[in-house]
This record gives sequence, C-alpha cells and structure tokens, in this order.
Amino acid sequence: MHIRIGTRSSRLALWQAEYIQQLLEGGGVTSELVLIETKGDQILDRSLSKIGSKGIFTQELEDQLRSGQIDIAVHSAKDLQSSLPPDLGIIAFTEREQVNDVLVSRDKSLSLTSGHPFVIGTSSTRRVAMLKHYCPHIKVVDMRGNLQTRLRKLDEGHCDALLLAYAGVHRMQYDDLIAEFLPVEDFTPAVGQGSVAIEVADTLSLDKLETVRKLTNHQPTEACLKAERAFLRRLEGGCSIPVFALATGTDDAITLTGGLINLDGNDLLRETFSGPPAQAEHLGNELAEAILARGGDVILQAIRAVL
Ligand SMILES: NCc1[nH]cc(CCC(=O)O)c1CC(=O)O
Repeated sequence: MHIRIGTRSSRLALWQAEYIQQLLEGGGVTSELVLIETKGDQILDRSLSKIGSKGIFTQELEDQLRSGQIDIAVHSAKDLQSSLPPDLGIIAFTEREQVNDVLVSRDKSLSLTSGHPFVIGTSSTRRVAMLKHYCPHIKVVDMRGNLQTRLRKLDEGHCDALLLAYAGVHRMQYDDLIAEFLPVEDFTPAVGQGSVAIEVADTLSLDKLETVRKLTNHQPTEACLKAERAFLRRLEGGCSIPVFALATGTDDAITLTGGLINLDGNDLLRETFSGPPAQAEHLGNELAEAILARGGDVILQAIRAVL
C-alpha cells in the first residue's frame, strides 16, 4: 500500500506530515508528501480574525482529497474546523504532545506571574483575552506568521516574548527559548492543541482508511478530542473565537474543562464535567449548554459582532 499525504509546507506542517509518514512506515506502508499552499499561507498581512478564518488553512487540501490527488490530509488538530462537510471526516488523532502554552523569549527571566510589565506578540484571540484577564500588566501586540517568522519579529524587537503552544515550539526544537510553562488551569489551551489529525474524503478506499487509522490513531486522545470538538461545534466556534477546552482521561473516565472569555478579558466562564469516554460528545454538549446558559450566549454574540 502507498499513501499520498497532503500537507502545507510550513516547517511545523512538514514535521507533522513526516511524523505520520513514520507511523505508516512502522506498519510497512510507504508514502509520499504532496505540498499544498493554502490561502492562510499566502495572506500574511491581515490578522486571522479579520480574514474570517473558516477553512483558510484547509480548503485547498480538502479540494485535493475530494479529487483523489491525495489520500489523506494532515493538520494540527487545533486548526481544524469544528464541523466538516458531510463528505469529509477525521479518521485519526495522534497521541497528544504536552498541551500547555509557553512563554518564549530570549530573556529567560521573564515570567507572567512576576507582575513586571512587558510586551507579548500573539494573534490568538484566546491568548489576548486570557492575558487581559490574568495579566493586565502585560501589553499585547498582534503578530501573525509561522513560528520562524514570529521568532524573527521577536528578535527584531516587535515584542519581548511570544505566547505559543509548547507542541509547536518543541517540534521545531526551540525548547531552549521557553521562559515559562503556563498552567492549563488558567491558560487552558485551544481545542485540539498538541494532536495531529488525519482528514479523508468519503471516496477513500476502506482498506486504506482502516490501515491508516490503525497505525496512527491514539484512542484515549481521540476520545478527549471528540469531547473538546463537540463543545466547540455547539458554540460554533472557529479558531478565531476565544474558546478553550481540555479533556484528559483514563480508560474509564474523561474530565472536560472548558469555557469562553470575552474579548476584554473581564468575563471568563469555565465549567468542568466528567463521564465515560463512550459519552465524550455528550460531555462536550453538556459543557457547551452550561456555558451558554451562564451567559456564554451573550458573550458569543458580542464577539461575533466585533470579529
Ligand atoms: N494556530 C497555529 C498553530 N497550530 C498548531 C500550533 C502548534 C502545535 C499544536 O498545537 O498542534 C500552532 C502554533 C501555536 O499556536 O503556537
């Protein structure tokens, strides 16, 4: 069996695709990478929340899945839309990397808890709102681009530090720039952070689908991501909405914590639910209903009116 793997060509995307390639190789399946440029890779001068983020990093990959030019598409699970078109589906989530956000800087003495003011570059509405909430002494500047671009901007003095997912920083081997690990209890990550997802079209042969899934899917991670993604779907949150959620689990129970924060950071809602992995999606819906009932619906309306 030979699998054609579609991927974006950023260094992080290539790491992810090569990781999938290795997992397939471990099961004796050969593969090749097909590099695909997306709209999100081309537009670098506008913030993601202004472009309207729906599918901007995935559309071109999905077109090639449908036409059969590629068998699978590899994405950061975090970058996937919460609901996919009916002819596409996720068949695997890889074992999760540590999920924390980290503070990255040339100055390793920087800390968010010190109360000392400095400037952080980020374009994530979740991170901006959380910084306003937990660290009002921090100034935020908008910063887009892949990891290498952001590090260059850091070195050019646009900011003192970046707030990034540990997973990406580690995969790009920038661990020595980590000044601080942020606790997930406060800086709860984005849905899907740290896992790699495999997307296919319904035209893929069952043989290929089952083989790829068997070699790459990590069941405990899959249950956790199902819970988180059900939560995101119910809130109809794309990656530009400041929604956060993290499920952790054992074989018999998963715990899902998540919520929503307004753009000013003064209104943060968070709830926790636990249940059996078989009811992962139910947990996600339960969490969403609780957050909406506590005023999340009003916060979402206000966010949508601005973004
Ligand atoms: N939104 C961009 C993105 N998509 C996935 C990662 C990091 C790796 C991951 O969480 O899978 C990043 C960068 C970041 O948020 O720091």
